[in-house]
Amino acid sequence: MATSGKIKLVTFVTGNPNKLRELNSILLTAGLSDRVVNKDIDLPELQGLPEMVAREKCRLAAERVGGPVLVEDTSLCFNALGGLPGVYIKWFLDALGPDGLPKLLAAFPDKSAEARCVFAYSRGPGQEVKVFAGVCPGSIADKPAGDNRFGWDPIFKPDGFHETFAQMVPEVKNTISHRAKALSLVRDFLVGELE
Ligand SMILES: O=P(O)(O)OP(=O)(O)OP(=O)(O)OC[C@H]1O[C@@H](n2cnc3c(O)ncnc32)[C@H](O)[C@@H]1O
Ligand SMILES: [Mg+2]
Repeated sequence: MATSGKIKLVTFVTGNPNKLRELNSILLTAGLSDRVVNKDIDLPELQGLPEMVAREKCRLAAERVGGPVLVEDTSLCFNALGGLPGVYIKWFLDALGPDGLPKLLAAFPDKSAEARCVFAYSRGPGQEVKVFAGVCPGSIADKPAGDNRFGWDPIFKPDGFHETFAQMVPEVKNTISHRAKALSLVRDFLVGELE
């Protein structure tokens, strides 16, 4: 376990292959993708504020991996619902599907929403946890549009675009997304952290 100096590799702990694909293509452009390896470990997720969820996931991941780890937690917040589903989006999506989520807003004129991504990094068990957050403002479409490959992408329209994330080519999503914004902070940090 590295406790001082520079580190060689970081393990990105996620069970979500779409997150991994996006991380790899975003970090590829920074020349860092070969320094991040993946481990699919099903970590228990404490629920609460997004930063706390990511911090706790990171603490557990560091214990399981025994070295430098990166994790992330993603929320989808509907402004008309005071920020819900937020960190609970995975369970809402599983229960309602992309078709059902817009129905939660049927009674509200305000369809605005925010996609939030919090990455958390630690050098190993018991080490400090650093967090890096990215937010993408947008709105919830009335019905899904685009390919159904990744979660709620078919219903989220980022501000300034007429398409949902699912209708965009990956290069566009990966430039403007919540994940891209958080990863640009992660990338700046990792440049100093990696040998
Ligand atoms: O193993 P982890 O990294 O926790 O992966 P996960 O799929 O459980 O992910 P989260 O706990 O962060 O839950 C977020 C939910 O939102 C979905 N999601 C995350 N990022 C997304 C994105 O950029 N576009 C669409 N859906 C996304 C994801 O599939 C989950 O259903
Ligand atoms: Mg999860």
